[in-house]
Amino acid sequence: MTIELRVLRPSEWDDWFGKLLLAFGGVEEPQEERELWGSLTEHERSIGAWDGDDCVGTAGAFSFGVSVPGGAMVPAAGVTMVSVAATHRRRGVLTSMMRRQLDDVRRWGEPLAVLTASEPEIYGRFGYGIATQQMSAQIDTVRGRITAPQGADAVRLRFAEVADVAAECEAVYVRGIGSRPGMLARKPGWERLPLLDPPAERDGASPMQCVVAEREGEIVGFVRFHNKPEWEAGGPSGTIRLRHIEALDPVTYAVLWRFLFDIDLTVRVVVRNRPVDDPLLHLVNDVRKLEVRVRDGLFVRLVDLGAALEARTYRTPVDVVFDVDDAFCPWNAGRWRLTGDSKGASCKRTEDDVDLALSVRELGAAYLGGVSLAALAGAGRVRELRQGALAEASSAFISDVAPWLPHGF
Ligand SMILES: CC(=O)SCCNC(=O)CCNC(=O)[C@H](O)C(C)(C)COP(=O)(O)OP(=O)(O)OC[C@H]1O[C@@H](n2cnc3c(N)ncnc32)[C@H](O)[C@@H]1OP(=O)(O)O
Repeated sequence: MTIELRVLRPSEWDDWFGKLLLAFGGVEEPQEERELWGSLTEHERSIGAWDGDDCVGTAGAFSFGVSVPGGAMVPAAGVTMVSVAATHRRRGVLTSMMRRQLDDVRRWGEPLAVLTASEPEIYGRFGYGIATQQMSAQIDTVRGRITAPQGADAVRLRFAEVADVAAECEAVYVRGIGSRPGMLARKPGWERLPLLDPPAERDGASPMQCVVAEREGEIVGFVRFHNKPEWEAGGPSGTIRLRHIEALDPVTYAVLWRFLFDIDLTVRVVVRNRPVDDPLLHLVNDVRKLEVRVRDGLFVRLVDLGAALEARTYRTPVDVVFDVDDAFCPWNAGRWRLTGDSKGASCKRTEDDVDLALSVRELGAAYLGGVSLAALAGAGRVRELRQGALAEASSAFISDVAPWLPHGF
């Protein structure tokens, strides 16, 4: 079997995307969604694997900037739409696409590649580490309560048409990007993603509703949600499915959550993706009523290790020599001296004695400040060769704000 890898031609997109859907089970996407992905696909950064005339593999890469500790936006390839036909699996097609793609990303000069995984086990072998987590919750809003915060009277809530306030809501969202590692700067067009609301995916719930929070007539926060009314013998038991909540200040945030808790005829709020340090955890009267679960979010792969580690800042001063194992991208392998603090950093090749030994996967996991090197050492994935180096590096890498990816791609 000879499989040819080549850059996607725009005329091949329909077939290519169809094969991707087939690999995910063959369910057609709603037209609105398909069109959006079609317009967002960067053909020149996407590859197809071909067995003769048959497309048997797909892999794309969006152009993103990733927010990192210190607030910089680091250019990154957003790896996406990865699939191999069921007829061609476990013969190395994915491996060959990952090889080609990481070489491309290096050539494009992007220090990072990032992705979200269909299954977390797939990408570690290619040097990706789990760098962010996301929290889901199924909140009992009958027994759970939020008290009105001081200053709540200055915030006015009103229903608005989703489309009418889309630009103002996007502006509120964008203002938060630099302050939380893991969030993405994206090209124009992506603002349409959170507005997708295909009827086929509502499962008996309402079309997306939007409530905006205003201070002196200006939008400072919003929620978008679906309401799914249900009735049981004992009375109403509706569900609010929260899609988005954003606010520019803590009082507005609390007011919006309080609104969600208080919607008549509903007994729960379900939310799929919030940061693990969401203030909600501290706003409720009883944290157990949130029924929280945590799972993997954004995977990070350092493609240009030196440039990536220099692009972020460090919470406390650090001066350590890493010995890095990177079999898949050998240009990163070997010894690097990282020196840095909250103002900047340098990461250069060195022959000095090693302080910490680890693979590029651990550095990817720790990169956004959400996973501690000490915790990875606890799992045997980082080895300390100079006493004190682990504590020094671990506290330097950690971020005060948990890194988070608010949406898929
Ligand atoms: C960023 C994203 O787009 S995530 C979406 C990923 N796509 C999907 O989940 C769609 C359904 N699945 C598929 O299309 C395919 O099974 C893929 C893409 C996951 C794997 O493609 P393949 O061509 O079979 O992978 P390949 O043969 O290169 O396997 C490489 C290695 O990964 C392992 N591997 C592959 N898939 C998986 C998996 N789902 N879970 C665990 N290990 C896996 C293989 O066993 C192999 O291991 P080895 O190197 O120790 O032998």
